[in-house]
Amino acid sequence: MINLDQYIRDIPDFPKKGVVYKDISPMLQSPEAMRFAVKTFIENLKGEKIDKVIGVESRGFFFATLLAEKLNAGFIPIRKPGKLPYKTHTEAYELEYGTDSLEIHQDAIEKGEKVLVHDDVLATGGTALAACNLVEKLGGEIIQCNFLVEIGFLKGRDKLKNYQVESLLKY
Ligand SMILES: O=P(O)(O)OC[C@H]1O[C@H](OP(=O)(O)OP(=O)(O)O)[C@H](O)[C@@H]1O
Ligand SMILES: Nc1ncnc2[nH]cnc12
Repeated sequence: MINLDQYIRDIPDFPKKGVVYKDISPMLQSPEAMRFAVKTFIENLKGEKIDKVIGVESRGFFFATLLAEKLNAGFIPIRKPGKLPYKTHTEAYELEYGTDSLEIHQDAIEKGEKVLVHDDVLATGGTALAACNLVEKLGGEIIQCNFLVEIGFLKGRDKLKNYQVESLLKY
């Protein structure tokens, strides 16, 4: 049993004043912490079959690829605009500190495939909801959304009320 809280570093006023940024870099530097996080994510899926794991750019990529390998699933990046080379679908979203949009390759998911949506942090939930909308546009079935860190007071869970949400650490 590892206390993952010790691997999350608070950075006040980043990237702008008033935001306390949850930095997962210490976790990424610890193989033990990463292994424990992956094991816990897998346990939380309770044996559900997963065909595709979504990682949301950029910090969602790290654990999404580890999870995809463990689940014998494909990894699908959801990226910021203009980064994916093939035909895409786009979805706009709001962030705790700005607005942006996200894209997915049009052939990334087949109708009926079972999908796990992963990101490092759940804050307002705008990013994750946009990712879920993209998955559903392609006909994917979202089995769970999982996060390393959930910032409770920003109420991201409310935005994701139609989905099963799991986070390893809640602040
Ligand atoms: O729940 P929300 O309010 O939508 O915020 C959560 C998102 O914000 C961060 O990404 P960011 O856009 O900072 O990009 P990065 O991963 O490339 O650093 C984080 O990695 C999540 O994707
Ligand atoms: N406070 C925060 N820390 C890290 N990532 C974030 N994404 C949105 N809000 C964040």
